[in-house]
Amino acid sequence: MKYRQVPFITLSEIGCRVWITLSGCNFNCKGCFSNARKPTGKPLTIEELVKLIKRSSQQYYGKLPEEIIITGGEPTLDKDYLLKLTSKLNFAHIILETNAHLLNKKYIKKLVKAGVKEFMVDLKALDDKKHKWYTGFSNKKILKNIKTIQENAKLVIKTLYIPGLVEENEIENIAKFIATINPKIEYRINDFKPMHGLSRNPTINEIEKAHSLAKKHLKNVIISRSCRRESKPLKKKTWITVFPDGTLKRRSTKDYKKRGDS
Ligand SMILES: C[S@@+](CC[C@H](N)C(=O)[O-])C[C@H]1O[C@@H](n2cnc3c(N)ncnc32)[C@H](O)[C@@H]1O
Ligand code: SF4
Repeated sequence: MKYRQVPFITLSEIGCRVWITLSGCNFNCKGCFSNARKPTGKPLTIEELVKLIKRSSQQYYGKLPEEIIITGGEPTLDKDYLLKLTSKLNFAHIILETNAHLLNKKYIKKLVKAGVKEFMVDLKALDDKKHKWYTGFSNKKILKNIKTIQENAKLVIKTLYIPGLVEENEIENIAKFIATINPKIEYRINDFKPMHGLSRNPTINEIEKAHSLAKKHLKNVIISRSCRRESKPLKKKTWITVFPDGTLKRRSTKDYKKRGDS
């Protein structure tokens, strides 16, 4: 495909980072907060998207981005587009945020060769029944891909604590699974923001319990907030959202809380 629909890119006030959101997704997660899971935004060629990223970054940081996070929706939906995009952006540390379902060994290796330095895989559940219920798909391919990624690049695994579905026992089981691959893999537990009438916010105690259980098996477990990479939560943070026509919107943590997503 020559184009992908891009609703916006985002720049953070901290660090020299750019998030690229590619819309459309192969999953239909019952609690997904992202509007980008459906095709939305302007169709952009790779050249147009790279130009937008370079121009916005020069404008706000005064230089090219140091870190680029490619997310969605699901960024791997068009393999060819993602591969070419990566090869044009490999002046930065490229991170791929993915559900890892559409990957395979050959393609993972190609992505690494093209410049992806880090994969952030969102493992929704280890129990395949839960996984199928939440996403509509089995996790078998994802578990296999996680092993391949670990052999080829930096890997971070994330899970949402979803009260009533993915709780402390499930998170401990995921940690045990990760430990069979490598107990040093970074594992992030994120809090679910209730969406589409599903579940509620987990309490701090629930998340901390899950954290301490996961810590029994892994060396590097972090309680974090999805979409944020800081190890300590920040009181206030501003993002600049740049739309494909060049217009922008400043958003702070407060606005995000109001919308219900992070
Ligand atoms: C929107 S997804 C896009 C990338 C990719 N499709 C994935 O699932 O990782 C980015 C992150 O948003 C998180 N997310 C989605 N819905 C959420 C919700 N209701 N509360 C908190 N995080 C959520 C996902 O768990 C994932 O880590
Ligand atoms: S895979 Fe990611 S973007 Fe797609 S529906 Fe699930 S959380 Fe949303």
